[in-house]
Amino acid sequence: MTDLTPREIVSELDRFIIGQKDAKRAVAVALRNRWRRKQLGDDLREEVYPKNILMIGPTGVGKTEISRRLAKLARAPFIKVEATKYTEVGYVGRDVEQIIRDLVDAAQVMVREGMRDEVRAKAHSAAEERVIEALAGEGAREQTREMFRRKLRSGELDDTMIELEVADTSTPMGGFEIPGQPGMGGGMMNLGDLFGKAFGQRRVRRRMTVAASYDLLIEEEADKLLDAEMVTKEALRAVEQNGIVFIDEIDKVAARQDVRGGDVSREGVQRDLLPLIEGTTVSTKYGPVKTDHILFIASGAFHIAKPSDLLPELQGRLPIRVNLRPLTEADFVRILTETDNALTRQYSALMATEEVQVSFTEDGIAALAKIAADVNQTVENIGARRLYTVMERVFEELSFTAPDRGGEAVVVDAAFVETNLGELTRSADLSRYVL
Ligand SMILES: Nc1ncnc2c1ncn2[C@@H]1O[C@H](COP(=O)(O)OP(=O)(O)OP(=O)(O)O)[C@@H](O)[C@H]1O
Repeated sequence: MTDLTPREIVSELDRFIIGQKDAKRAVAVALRNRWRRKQLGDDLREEVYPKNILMIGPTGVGKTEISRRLAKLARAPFIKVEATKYTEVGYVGRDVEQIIRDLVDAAQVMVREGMRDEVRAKAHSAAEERVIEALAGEGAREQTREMFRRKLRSGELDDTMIELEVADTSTPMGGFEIPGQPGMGGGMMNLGDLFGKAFGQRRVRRRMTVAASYDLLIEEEADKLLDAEMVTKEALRAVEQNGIVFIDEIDKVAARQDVRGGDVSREGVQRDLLPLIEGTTVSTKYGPVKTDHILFIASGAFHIAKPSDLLPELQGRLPIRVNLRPLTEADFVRILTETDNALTRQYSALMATEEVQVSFTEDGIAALAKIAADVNQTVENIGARRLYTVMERVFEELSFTAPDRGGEAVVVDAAFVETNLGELTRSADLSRYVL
């Protein structure tokens, strides 16, 4: 949960998303409302429901990005689903409740990652205390302990041998890697640990250096703190209180009744989604989840269908409407240069790993933005996504040859862009396939 003000939230979003002020403000207020709700007394708090949002705008203009960044900022569990998925052939009451189950899974990963960092610091100090006890002896005076603590932190005692009682991890099966868990005892977890836990841990005394004891102890201490049950409980709480569900292409299931060939299953999808948004209890393998306070952000282009074509109940549940505007050539220039994760920054950093120094001139950026905007106009408007294909193409040659060009400096100016892209952009047929 974040206590950032709406203004601060918008300014954080500004680091990654250009323009779209209204949408940023709407999500910032939605997030702040959660914080406000938490300040309320118990009885009133239960009465306050989130004001869900309907984002209206063409593809690739930042709808998902704003929502995803918001979730990250709030450390909120987040999931994106396509409403149309539920109209596909084979949809026989496809379980929209699965959305909530998937959200719980996402929350588990998020919570565990967060806890691991927290736990690491705590585990470190718990490990330190155990080493000090081994050095100073049980029941040593605080002064003595403090002296050892100082020496320990300065590394003076690294080679000192100590004897510690640790979990017996000797097992014929050895250890196995847990991917994505570096830094916790070198990413190794011993099967003995698992079985030891289940069957009552055997303890053994072992001699080792202070330096070597650390990894072992931190692993033991972290294990104690990272309790699976606690992770699950926290994940369920995070989903209920902070979860964000992003439903894309809601306009595609909003066909009007009188439209010929309008698919009946579309209204079905809206009917299925309704209880989730209105608040229901979904059972998951970890326990029941109440959806009442989950924030729903629905989005769509609404080129043909209009928000008023949605079921009235659904319209009522998506009271905040924001329009996102199509991106212009000027926006592309800013997207290429101003955001923290700007593609120009990414490509420069990638090439730097090959010792090739890439820089962009103003006219180079202008040329890239113009090409993206032109192709969007002539072929199909896919918004900022066009920048990805344009950049990939302009760098194709350099990406391939970079390992042989270490030490070179490459300037991406208008001429460079013309050399690598000029031909393509002059033919709508070609750019349809390549850009
Ligand atoms: N206004 C913007 N500023 C910076 N980057 C943007 C902006 N709009 C889109 N992008 C980038 O373009 C890509 C696609 O954007 P996004 O996923 O938000 O599209 P969308 O509007 O949700 O479209 P769709 O409804 O088709 O999913 C993302 O990588 C995003 O970073």
